[in-house]
Amino acid sequence: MITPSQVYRSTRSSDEKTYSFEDVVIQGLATDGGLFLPPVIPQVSQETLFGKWAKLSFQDLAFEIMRLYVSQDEIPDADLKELITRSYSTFRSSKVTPLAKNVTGDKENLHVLELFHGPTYAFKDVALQFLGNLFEYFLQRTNKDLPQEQRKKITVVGATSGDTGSAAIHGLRGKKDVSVFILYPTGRISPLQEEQMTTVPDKNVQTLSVKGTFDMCQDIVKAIFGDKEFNTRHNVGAVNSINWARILSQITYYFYSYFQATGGKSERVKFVVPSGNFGDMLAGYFAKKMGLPIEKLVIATNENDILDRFLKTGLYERSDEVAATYSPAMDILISSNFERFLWYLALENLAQGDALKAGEICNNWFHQLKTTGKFLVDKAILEGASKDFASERVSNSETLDTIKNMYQVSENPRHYILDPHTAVGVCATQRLIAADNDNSIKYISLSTAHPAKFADAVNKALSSFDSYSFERDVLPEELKKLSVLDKKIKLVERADLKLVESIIDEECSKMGL
Ligand SMILES: Cc1ncc(COP(=O)(O)O)c(C=O)c1O
Ligand SMILES: N[C@@H](CCOP(=O)(O)O)C(=O)O
Repeated sequence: MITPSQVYRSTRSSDEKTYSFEDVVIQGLATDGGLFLPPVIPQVSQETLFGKWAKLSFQDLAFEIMRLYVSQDEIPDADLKELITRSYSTFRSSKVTPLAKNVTGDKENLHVLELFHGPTYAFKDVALQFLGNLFEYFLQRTNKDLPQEQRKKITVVGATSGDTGSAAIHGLRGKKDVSVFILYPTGRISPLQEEQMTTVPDKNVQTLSVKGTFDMCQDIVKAIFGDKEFNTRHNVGAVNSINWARILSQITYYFYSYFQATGGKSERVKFVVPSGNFGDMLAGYFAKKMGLPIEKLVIATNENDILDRFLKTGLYERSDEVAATYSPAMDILISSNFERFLWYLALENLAQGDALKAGEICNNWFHQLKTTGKFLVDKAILEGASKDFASERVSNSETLDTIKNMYQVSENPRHYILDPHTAVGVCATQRLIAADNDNSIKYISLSTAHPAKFADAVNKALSSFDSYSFERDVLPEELKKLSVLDKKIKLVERADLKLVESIIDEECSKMGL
């Protein structure tokens, strides 16, 4: 039997059409430009949460959560369990996403959720290890018994501001019938991030260094999905968080860390999430709506603050220019996943639960964004957003000060070193702790990347300490080896759709795909 949370629709659609989980994973983005979502969010009772789920391992919890969104007819239990086990067997921690508890001692209740123990040292691995295996699973099933020339192939095209790219490449390298093209803005990712992506020798992987910004890369990727002819010819697949499976996989760690922080009890918990494209934060929203008693979800932005401005004014407005910050993976002007959240807000606050109407409202907003660069939502929408969310904006200097301060004051462990994105979140968390002044609240601040990936910012913050050495204290052995490997980079002189498409055509034929 298929439940209502196991069928999907587009955020911009006002017709009845629905999609299966496999459709949305393989298709990535809807043809109307909208994002896929389950119009109904499944509910989990408090008895199930605290009687059963609180005791589960990360993998078992992932299974329970995913099962609610993927019908048994599409992926049987045994296969789903195997996919999950294999995806998380590549992590360096047996807990997958361990929680560093009370890092500043027992008074602040500040817990840091370490999401960087996967193959590429970034939170994206949690979703992209799984998504890589999922693509392979669906393709193997489709291609079973088909001769070579009839096999279905996927051309994955993704945009990265640094981390999605390497996590996607490591999730998909060497996979049969899949080619991978990753666009990144030239000079705007860290040297180590570039090495992680470009030193992968597998034939099915190609990185494209594009003269432009991350938003330009993201726009090209979305335009490729909208190019019917190219898309049909290549079966374009998405690895960015526009792909619903990305969000789905990230829901698990909200539940898991909540239970770790509270000892499996229902307590007051606030999550703080360094945000750019809003994929990570959206997974927290699903956890909350499913019934996890989260008191508040707090968006932490850097100086590229479209989300913070929206939460304070109701105006969703693209800035003219992207600021280059110490947290470059969050240097994003338009947070693509915010559209999914806005759809639920429209459903609840303006459309009286009518999914078709919510699609129409959402479509109008995003049409306005495209034509005028902004849209303003009704008061009801802003009030709806503020029930679940708050936001904080963190400056560049505050980011470095937070890395420095945490190095000095941390107790568990001593000299805890934050990456700059995590520091944006921790700075926001410390503001909340001071403002709330209430030790019955527990704070879980998401750590989205390992500090080794951002040597410049970390060294700027810490090099004045005699006790500190980047090579010794931060850089893992396996990442030290990357700098001597050959790099495979294709430069793209202009952020231009047709130019990128022609390069993909050419490279695909070289790959024999
Ligand atoms: C290290 C790091 N932190 C935070 C973010 C922001 O996450 P999201 O785009 O899901 O909001 C990103 C990029 O997505 C990232 O790479
Ligand atoms: N910060 C991201 C940007 C892409 O975001 P995604 O979550 O939509 O893939 C990155 O590091 O690439």
